[in-house]
Amino acid sequence: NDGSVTATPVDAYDSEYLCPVSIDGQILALEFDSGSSDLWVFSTSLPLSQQKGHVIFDPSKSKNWKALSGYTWNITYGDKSGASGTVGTDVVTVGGTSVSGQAVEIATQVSSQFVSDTANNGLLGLAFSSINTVKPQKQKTFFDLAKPSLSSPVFTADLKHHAPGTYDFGTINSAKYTGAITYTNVVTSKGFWEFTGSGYAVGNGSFVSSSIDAIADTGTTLIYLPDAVVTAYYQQVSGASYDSSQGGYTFPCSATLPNLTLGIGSYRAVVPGQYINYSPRGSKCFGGVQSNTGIGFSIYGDVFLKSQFVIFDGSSTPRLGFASK
Ligand SMILES: O=C(CNCCc1c[nH]c2ccccc12)Nc1scc(-c2ccccc2)c1C(=O)NCc1ccccc1
Repeated sequence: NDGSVTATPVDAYDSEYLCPVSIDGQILALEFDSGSSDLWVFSTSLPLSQQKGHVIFDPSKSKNWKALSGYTWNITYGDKSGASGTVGTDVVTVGGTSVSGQAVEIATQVSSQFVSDTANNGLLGLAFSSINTVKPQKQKTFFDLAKPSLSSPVFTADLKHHAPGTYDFGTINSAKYTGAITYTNVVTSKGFWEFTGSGYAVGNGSFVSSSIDAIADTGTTLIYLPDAVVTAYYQQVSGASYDSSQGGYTFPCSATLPNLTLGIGSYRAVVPGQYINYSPRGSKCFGGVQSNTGIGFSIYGDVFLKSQFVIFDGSSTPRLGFASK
């Protein structure tokens, strides 16, 4: 039972995309996150102050809810945000794809970033189940549980700039991309959709071949790259500078931003310069390309992913596919 669901940008900056998910009939807007593997939701077990403004899942109203007694979860993301709580299973439906026995992680505590982000009622993890945080037994992701019932073991992301896009489960819709799909092998040892980029070019400059260890991460907004790439990029932006008070590169909002080409094998993925003007911050604008220092690898987040049609191929040898659109 293949499925398709709309992914709607939560704000004018495409800082995250939310999708309607049904948990036994209760519909919550969740962020689909290929950079983590927990499906967690705002719940009636949260303090009322943390529930405020959110759509709340109430397990007591679900006929198919089965509590997993003694099971807990606790996740912290790189930006120090996070959440924790208890676990049960329920029927989870995304578009036409329905899964029973899905571990639904009930939040009993969420960090302030999530409390204030009132459009976001939780995350649906789409990385590998090896990094699920449930104890004493890690749980499977929605994609892992859905796979056997899909026409093919894939999901695709067609995120868009300042417009709703789609996630599809089970099929690769050839109407959504142009040209050939370039596949690249994935390393799953860290639990991410991790691959090696082949280099970069700034604007119309020449392509620089270099291996870039990166993950395809729908749950991270921006692109985080090695300093060599980031400095080469902003050298082409007049008035750009690293602003430690803003925690990254900023530039005059009137600046014309060059495209950024990122190589994947012989494929050249072009991120339009305008996608790299992320948002106004102070009197300047904050860049959609930032340094990966402190992360340990590069992150190809939404700013990159929305320029491409992306196939997450969960077959026995997982791989990522990229195509223009
Ligand atoms: O965690 C995810 C995907 N889920 C994000 C869910 C989420 C985390 N705050 C959210 C806030 C709203 C909605 C979703 C989320 N990806 C990865 S892999 C490595 C790092 C990392 C490791 C060390 C240092 C930095 C990143 C991250 C990371 O923290 N990204 C988020 C971020 C990255 C940079 C800046 C801010 C956030």
